[in-house]
Amino acid sequence: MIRVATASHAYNVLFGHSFLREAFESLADITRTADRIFVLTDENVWKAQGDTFTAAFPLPFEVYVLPGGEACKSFDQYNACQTFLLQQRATRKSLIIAFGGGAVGDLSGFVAATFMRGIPFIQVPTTILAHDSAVGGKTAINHPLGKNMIGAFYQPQAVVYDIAFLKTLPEQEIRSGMTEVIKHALISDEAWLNELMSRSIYDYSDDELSHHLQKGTQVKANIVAEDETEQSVRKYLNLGHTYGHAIEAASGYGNLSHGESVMIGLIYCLLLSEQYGGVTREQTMSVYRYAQSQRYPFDAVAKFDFETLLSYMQKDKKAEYGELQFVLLSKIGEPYVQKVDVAQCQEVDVLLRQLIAEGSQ
Ligand SMILES: NC(=O)c1ccc[n+]([C@@H]2O[C@H](COP(=O)([O-])OP(=O)(O)OC[C@H]3O[C@@H](n4cnc5c(N)ncnc54)[C@H](O)[C@@H]3O)[C@@H](O)[C@H]2O)c1
Ligand SMILES: O=C(O)C(=O)C[C@@H](O)[C@H](O)[C@H](O)COP(=O)(O)O
Ligand SMILES: [Zn+2]
Repeated sequence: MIRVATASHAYNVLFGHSFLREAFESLADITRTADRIFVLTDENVWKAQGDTFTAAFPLPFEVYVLPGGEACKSFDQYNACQTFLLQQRATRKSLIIAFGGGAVGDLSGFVAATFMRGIPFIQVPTTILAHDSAVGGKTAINHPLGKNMIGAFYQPQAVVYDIAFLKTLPEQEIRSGMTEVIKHALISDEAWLNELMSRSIYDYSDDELSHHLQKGTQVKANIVAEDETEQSVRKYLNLGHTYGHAIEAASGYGNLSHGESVMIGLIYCLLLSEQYGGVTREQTMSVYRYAQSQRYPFDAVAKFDFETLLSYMQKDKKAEYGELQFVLLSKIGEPYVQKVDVAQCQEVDVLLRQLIAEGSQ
C-alpha cells in the first residue's frame, strides 16, 4: 500500500493480484456512505475485463460504457456521462468508480469533480500507464486545440490497483505504460533506470511488474504530496510531455498512444538537456537505442513539421508569459525547469530528426 498525502486529501493506493473483492471490502468506510455506485468504463476494458469485474465487485452498481481509449476524453463524452448520472438520479451521495486506463480515469475524475460540484470517486486502473494517471488528482478532457486543456485537480478517495487486469493489455499499451515508469526513473534514480533498461519491457513477471509500478507510484506520491497543484516540483512529472503532447495532439488523439508520444518527448528532452551540460550524448543514445529496441514509433516525428508542433507546445500548461518551459535533467535523477526560446527548441527538433533518420538507415 502507498499513502498519497496531498494537501487537499490523503488516500491509499492498494496493490494486489485478483483482489478486487477484498480491496473493496476493506474500503467499506468509503462505500457504505454511497447511496448508489456508478462504474464508468470503456468498451475495450469492459469487453476484456467486465465479467471479471462484475464477478468480483462486492456491491450493486450501474455501469456506463464509453468509447474505447482517448476518444472518451471529449466534451461529448463528458456531457454524455453527466446526462447518464442525471437520468439515473445520482445524488451528492453517489460514488463513481473509474474502471479503465488513464483515459477513463481522467474523464471520470473530471465528471466526479463537477457533478453537483463534486462527488467522490475511486480509481480502479487497468493499464500500466495508470500507475501514473490514477494517482495525484489531475483530471481532464482534451480540446481539439490542446491536450488535457479542460480539467481540475480532484483527488480520488482511493486507488485499487489489481495487477490481474493488466493481462489483456495489447503490446502498444505495454509500451505506452512503460514510458511513464521510465520517466519516473529518469527523474529519480539512475540505478533504477539502468535496471529497467537491462530488460525487455515485454518480459516482466507479475511480481516484477508490480515492483516497478509501486516504485513509480511512490515517486509520484512523494512529488504530489509536496506540490499538489503544480506550482513547483510537480512540473518534474511533466518530463517529455511538452514535445510529447504536441506529437500526440498533432497525430489526432488516439493514433499514437500517450506513452509512445511521451517517449519521443523524453528523447527530445535528453537532447535539450545535453545543451545545458546535463546528460551526455552517450546517456541520450543509451535511452534512445533502448527505446528503439522496444519498438517505440520514432518514425512518427517525420509526419509533422516543427511549426505544427510548436503551435501545440505554445499551449503547454507550463508555458508562462509567452515563454516555453521544459523539464530537463541536470543529471539522470535530477530534474529542473528551464525556459527555452523557440530557436533552441527548433535546433533540438532538427537534432532529434537527424538522430531518427540515422537510426532508421
Ligand atoms: N492524470 C494524470 O496524471 C495522467 C498521467 C498520465 C497519463 N494521463 C492520461 O492517460 C491517458 C492514457 O492512459 P492509458 O495509457 O491508460 O490509455 P487508455 O485509457 O486510452 O487505454 C489504452 C487502451 O487500452 C484499452 N484498455 C485499457 N485497459 C485494458 C485492459 N486491461 N485490457 C485490454 N484493453 C485495455 C483501452 O480501452 C484503450 O483502448 C491519456 O489521456 C493521458 O493524457 C493522465
Ligand atoms: O501528474 C502529473 O503532474 C503529470 O504531469 C503526469 C503526466 O504523466 C500526465 O500525462 C499529465 O496528465 C500531464 O499533465 P498536463 O498538465 O501536461 O496535461
Ligand atoms: Zn503522461
